[in-house]
Amino acid sequence: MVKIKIKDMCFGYASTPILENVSVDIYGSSFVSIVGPNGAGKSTMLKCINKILVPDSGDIHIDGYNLKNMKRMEVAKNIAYVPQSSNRVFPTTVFETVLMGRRPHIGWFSNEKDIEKVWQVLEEMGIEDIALSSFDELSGGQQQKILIARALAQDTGAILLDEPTSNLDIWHQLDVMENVQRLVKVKKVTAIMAVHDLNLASRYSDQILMMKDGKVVSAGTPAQVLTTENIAKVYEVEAHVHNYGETPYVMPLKQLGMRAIT
Ligand SMILES: Nc1ncnc2c1ncn2[C@@H]1O[C@H](COP(=O)(O)OP(=O)(O)OP(=O)(O)O)[C@@H](O)[C@H]1O
Repeated sequence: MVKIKIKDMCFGYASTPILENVSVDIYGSSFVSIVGPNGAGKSTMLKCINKILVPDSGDIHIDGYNLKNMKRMEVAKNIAYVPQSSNRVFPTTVFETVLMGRRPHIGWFSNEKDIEKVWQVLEEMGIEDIALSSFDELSGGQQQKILIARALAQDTGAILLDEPTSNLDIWHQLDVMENVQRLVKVKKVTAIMAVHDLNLASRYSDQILMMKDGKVVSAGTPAQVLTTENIAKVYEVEAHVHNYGETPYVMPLKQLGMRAIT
């Protein structure tokens, strides 16, 4: 479990400002979803929390330590990162790919404990049968699962996931969400996930951050954030929101205006 405190964070690519004065507190083991339109800054925010990108101003504290004073390897011992799926090529077996997750702890040399950890993660995710398959020959859904397993092998208190359900069928979407939820509930890990599907975010998250144009527009429980007003303001879409207890179900109805392609 890792506490993440972001205060007045700003970030821009070259001279273009992207994130503007983002302040967020994430305490304890919780499942946090970041939602928002294309280009809102979700991936950029995850990359700043993981020190892949360095904010121009503001502070990020991880368990009280300022990220500015932490080396990348130290960050990797606390926070694992599952990047947005791409056509990445790993000319390795599934086992070797997951073993890469141990690198922040072991450098290049693995020992018996690392091998055990990898088998444990493969078993927990039900993918031990494909341990010796070549990563490149797996389907997109299977590859996504292996990338999550690689992050789990890192054995960190927090995990960041960038749209891990995109390109997955509904069975695999639920599988990813259930695995992350188990991690949060059983292993007390803090999970932060960028996700487009508002209903997956609603059902599984403890907290949702809704972003637009590099700012957090709304933060709170799914019922607090997923309102017709917020959806209209942020997505320019009229939606019907039906509340099943504390879990809103969002049905998008129609676009409210023209939007530039972002
Ligand atoms: N490497 C880069 N160089 C310059 N601009 C970038 C770079 N990466 C992202 N951007 C810009 O930063 C803004 C935020 O992008 P980001 O990928 O963080 O958004 P996002 O909310 O994750 O979007 P999506 O939902 O489409 O993945 C966009 O305007 C994007 O064009």
